[in-house]
Amino acid sequence: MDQPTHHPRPTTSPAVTTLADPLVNRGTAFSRREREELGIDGLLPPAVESLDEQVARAYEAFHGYDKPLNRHIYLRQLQDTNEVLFYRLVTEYLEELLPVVYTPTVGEACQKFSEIYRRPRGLFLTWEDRHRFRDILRNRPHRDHDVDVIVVTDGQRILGLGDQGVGGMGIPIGKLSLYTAIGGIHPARTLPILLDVGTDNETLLDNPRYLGRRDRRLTGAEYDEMIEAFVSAVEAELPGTLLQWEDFATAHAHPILARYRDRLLTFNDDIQGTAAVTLGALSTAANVAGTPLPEQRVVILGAGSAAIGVADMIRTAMIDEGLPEDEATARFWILDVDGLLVSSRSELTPQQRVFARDEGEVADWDGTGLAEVVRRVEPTALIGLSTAHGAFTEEIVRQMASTCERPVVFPLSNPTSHSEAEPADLTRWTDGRALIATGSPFPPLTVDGHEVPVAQSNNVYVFPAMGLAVTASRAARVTDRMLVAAARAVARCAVRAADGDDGPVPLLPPLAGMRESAREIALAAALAAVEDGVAPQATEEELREAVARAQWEPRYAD
Ligand SMILES: NC(=O)C1=CN([C@@H]2O[C@H](COP(=O)(O)OP(=O)(O)OC[C@H]3O[C@@H](n4cnc5c(N)ncnc54)[C@H](O)[C@@H]3O)[C@@H](O)[C@H]2O)C=CC1
Ligand SMILES: CC(=O)C(=O)O
Ligand SMILES: [Mg+2]
Repeated sequence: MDQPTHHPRPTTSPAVTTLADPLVNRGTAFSRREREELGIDGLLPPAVESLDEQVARAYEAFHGYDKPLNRHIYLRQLQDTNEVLFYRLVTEYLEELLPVVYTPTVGEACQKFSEIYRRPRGLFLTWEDRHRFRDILRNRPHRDHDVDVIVVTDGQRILGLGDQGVGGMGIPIGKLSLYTAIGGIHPARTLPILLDVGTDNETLLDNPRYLGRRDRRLTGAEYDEMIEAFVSAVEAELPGTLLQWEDFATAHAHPILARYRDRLLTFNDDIQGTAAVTLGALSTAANVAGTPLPEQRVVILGAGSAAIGVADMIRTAMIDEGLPEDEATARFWILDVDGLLVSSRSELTPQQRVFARDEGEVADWDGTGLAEVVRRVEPTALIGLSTAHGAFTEEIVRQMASTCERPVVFPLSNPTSHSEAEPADLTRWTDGRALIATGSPFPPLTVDGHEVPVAQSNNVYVFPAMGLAVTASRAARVTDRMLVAAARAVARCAVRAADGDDGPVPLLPPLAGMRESAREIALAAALAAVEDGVAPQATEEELREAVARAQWEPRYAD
């Protein structure tokens, strides 16, 4: 009779732990001495590389993949293998790699999350575990570190792609990569979290590969209980951590922000981060156009969390610049899928109702669709946060350009497949007069013989800097004034970047200089935190130093 074979449970050698921990592993950069001391000699090929040589090899390997999704998978694997190398590569080639780590490719990575899933990163929390959230937070991979920033989503409105369920995890991972690459938050001190409250996406529910809970979304009191259990666990286990809400459906985004913004250090990136960068870009555009911000007539397509957040902050800035509140409110015309927000519409949320136009204004209009609104209103700025691809049509844009010398046109929906217009078309339809910013990256334009980058008005200009600001200043809350200060700093950085250049003024600072811009933006937000009394007293010089000190650089410690 055959003897049963006995396979003892394998024990993990310290060598394997070293090489498997992406925050410790240096791969081929371990020196011979380190290899001996760590007991890993023989486990690596003999060559010893410098970080620069590793970056060169990784960059070539990245280019060995043609499809953006495969490039994304390669970068994620690199991140899960050696974080210093990953961040060095991303910071060195930020402009080129941003679209792969972030929008648009991160959208596809969320849609295919279950198919491309490799290694664990971040925490997944479900309803069944709601009484154990604190214990699960203790399971985070680097529990000897405090956490500076959490990005959390429930996956319900991922970019303009709708409900991606557990696949939404791609967004917190991508956003936190940029917190580190741009803001300089130490990677061990970031924590992506996915609240799996189910999904209403039939395709996912029918997909045998789907890795999330195969249930419909929680709603009502249960949903609120889940969020409260999560926030309480964060407060208990990780007090003082910045909690960023990301890609929640509008129905949840506003109430969650209202409930928690005065209770802990928290903000909603889609509402507040988007608003700050858009105000920054609009301020620069208003200068270029010679039409001051309070004189802008703003039409916004989309009335979700992003659009209303943007309108609120621009309105605040107009009031700051001297316009009475009612006049500032009257400078906005906001449309959703059913047309212009007008006071007779009973289903408007309180946030939308602020901007509802008087019924009488539209009485003799030919409907309240975008084309008619643009014809009647003669806007100076047209902003898209609607997810409606191609909604800024040639007819609409030409109409706008016929009444406005320098039309500001910002198709901000993500990813690229949902953009309201293509910059090249906008330039052609307006004979190069349009002042353009998009949400996702687009190739540069040629205007008057100059090659001009297309400004990417994306909250990526704001959230990494906000993380740096609160970490450096030890702020306890995120206030509106901190966000407005960030917006103004974004605009200042753009103007400074253009200094001495005789080409068209860029509406936003260059992506390649994002780490430096992040320090300026963080300083402005940190100063506002001190002024608002939500951070300990400090001088500008002290804050500047604290911000510089807080920014982690990807290199191997000696
Ligand atoms: N550039 C950036 O930094 C950011 C861009 N966004 C983008 O903004 C878009 C909207 O985000 P949320 O406001 O959170 O979404 P949401 O789902 O809350 O809002 C979408 C709004 O657009 C309206 N809408 C949908 N289809 C429309 C159509 N065909 N015509 C007119 N209106 C239409 C809806 O009625 C709703 O008011 C997304 O594509 C998102 O990626 C969001 C945050 C940041
Ligand atoms: C950029 C971003 O946060 C969004 O599209 O949702
Ligand atoms: Mg978002």
